[in-house]
Amino acid sequence: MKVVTVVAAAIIDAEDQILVTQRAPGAALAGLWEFPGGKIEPGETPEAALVRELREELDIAVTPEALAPLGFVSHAYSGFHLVLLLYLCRDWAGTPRGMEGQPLRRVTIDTLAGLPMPPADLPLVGTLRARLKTSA
Ligand SMILES: Nc1nc2c([nH]c(=O)n2[C@@H]2O[C@H](COP(=O)(O)OP(=O)(O)OP(=O)(O)O)[C@@H](O)[C@H]2O)c(=O)[nH]1
Repeated sequence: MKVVTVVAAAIIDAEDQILVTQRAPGAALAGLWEFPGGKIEPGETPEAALVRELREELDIAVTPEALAPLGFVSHAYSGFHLVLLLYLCRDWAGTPRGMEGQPLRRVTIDTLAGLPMPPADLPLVGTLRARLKTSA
């Protein structure tokens, strides 16, 4: 079984709105909303990979110290097994924009729960909701 480790970020602003991006048409899981991030490259730490992905995808600067582990999922897709590490990020520099043309949205946790997301993400929405409640 091919195991793929992916890092992603719940980027949350001062109003507790969460930034999500839409997967491109034609790709796997097209049109679904997800947390920005991507695969870890060989020799990269998870935090360095996420800093790189956020720069590449959203043109924002994040430091590894601003990434707090939030939770993970281990999910069987057909053809590969995904380990998705989700970090929480409340501190970044720059204005997020879709560098690959991908649509962005800032949504409340209630709106997020109603958006179509990859199946692996569903438990993470619950984890995020619990975290936002305790930090309110
Ligand atoms: N970035 C991100 N990826 C996710 C999330 N949920 C989820 O299942 N994934 C999966 O994790 C993998 C992430 O990879 P990626 O964003 O670097 O992948 P990609 O589209 O370039 O994949 P590909 O090169 O295999 O086509 C994809 O298979 C994607 O479907 C999520 O919330 N964020």
